[in-house]
Amino acid sequence: MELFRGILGGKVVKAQIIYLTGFMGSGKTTIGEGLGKALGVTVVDTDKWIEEKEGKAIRELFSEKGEGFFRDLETEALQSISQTPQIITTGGGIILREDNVSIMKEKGIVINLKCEVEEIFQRLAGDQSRPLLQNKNKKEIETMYLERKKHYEQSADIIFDTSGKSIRKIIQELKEYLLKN
Ligand SMILES: Nc1ncnc2c1ncn2[C@@H]1O[C@H](COP(=O)(O)OP(=O)(O)O)[C@@H](O)[C@H]1O
Ligand SMILES: O=C(O)C1=C[C@@H](OP(=O)(O)O)[C@@H](O)[C@H](O)C1
Ligand SMILES: [Mg+2]
Repeated sequence: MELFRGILGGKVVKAQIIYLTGFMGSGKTTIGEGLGKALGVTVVDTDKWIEEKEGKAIRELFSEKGEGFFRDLETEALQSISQTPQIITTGGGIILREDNVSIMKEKGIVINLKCEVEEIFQRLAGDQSRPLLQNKNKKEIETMYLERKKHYEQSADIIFDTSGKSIRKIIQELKEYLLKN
């Protein structure tokens, strides 16, 4: 069963894997889970895959082993997760490595969940699970957001704006989009 069959960049594309990308707080994990239920397909979150493999929380992995160690595991996750059809929800930094983008493009299609930075701040207020947001002020987070923006845009097959939309509405719209494609 294909999760997507449509025309992208002038070409007919069929895909059994959908990758959700986007900045921290864009809703990848939440939307992916709901969309998987709505479509009846498996969902794998690369962060959860890594946490299970290592038996540690992302926060601990960053502080004990460093970001590079975590990034290597992200690539390993993308290479290893093979069940289809499925939705793979990624960590916000997955697009930082070109190799990761190549794997995603080769194996499936990439949907970027976009969200205005002000809304990200609201969604993640008080969050302590994301090491890269700790000890950073709004300005610094916004700088990271702007630096990454082009990576999300360049690596995406489809950009879906979630700003101002409820979780339910986003899942519904994505489901309808995928069913008609
Ligand atoms: N459309 C939305 N509206 C309001 N809150 C949202 C929305 N999408 C996600 N959230 C909330 O934002 C937080 C981060 O969502 P999450 O799925 O973990 O994002 P990501 O995996 O992209 O970092 C969660 O508390 C989630 O419930
Ligand atoms: O953007 C990033 O570099 C990260 C995003 C996180 O996932 P979410 O995007 O699901 O928060 C997690 O992978 C880690 O904390 C690093
Ligand atoms: Mg997530």
